[in-house]
Amino acid sequence: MSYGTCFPLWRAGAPDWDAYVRAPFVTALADGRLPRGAFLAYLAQDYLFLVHFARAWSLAVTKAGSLAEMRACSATVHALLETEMRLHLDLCGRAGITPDALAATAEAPQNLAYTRYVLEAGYSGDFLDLLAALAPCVLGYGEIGARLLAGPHAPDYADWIATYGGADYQALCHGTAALIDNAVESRLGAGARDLPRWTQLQDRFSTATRLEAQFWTLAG
Ligand SMILES: Cc1ncc(CN)c(N)n1
Repeated sequence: MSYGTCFPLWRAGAPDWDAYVRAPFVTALADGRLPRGAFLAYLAQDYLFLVHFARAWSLAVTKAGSLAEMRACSATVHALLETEMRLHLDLCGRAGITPDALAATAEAPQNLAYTRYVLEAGYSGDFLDLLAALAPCVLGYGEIGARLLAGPHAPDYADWIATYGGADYQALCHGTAALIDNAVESRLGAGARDLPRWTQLQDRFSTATRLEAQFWTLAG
């Protein structure tokens, strides 16, 4: 699965990309060997993660340079709050975990490190810094979801796979890739990848990818 023009280049330049999208957690999720407890522990952490990611995309609304960029970022905030978090609430609710219990979960260090890194990229950097730090999250799960949905997978975690591999999430990925491509070209021009600024953006993307790979380890 490929999204846009910048993403495949950043992806190829990120040393931890395979460790992220082909983590043992992902393989176990696909073949159903992942213990239910580990999945629920991950979901609780991921719920907190999504709260911070919705904040980070909200920050992107304020850093955007045009109405079109603001609309694209606010659509992602809406998708996080109203669609993706609903998956977590539904799956945890079926296991007897209430929204209050989810909100009261103590954040794991991997979660703190990743979410605060992305927020800091937005606070200290510009719109491109923030997008480069946000991209591995959106597009990595799109890639994982599409691959697992297209291949053989056990029924145990089919809802999760269908959410990230499904049409709505895939459309979000293509929209995010277009947002990134247009934002890079309008600010840096067609020769963006030859500029020193490109290296800084690659660095943001690579660090966020490393933190994504570490995120899978928080559920034991
Ligand atoms: C840690 C993580 N990364 C990415 C996604 C997909 N939005 C997620 N739910 N959680």
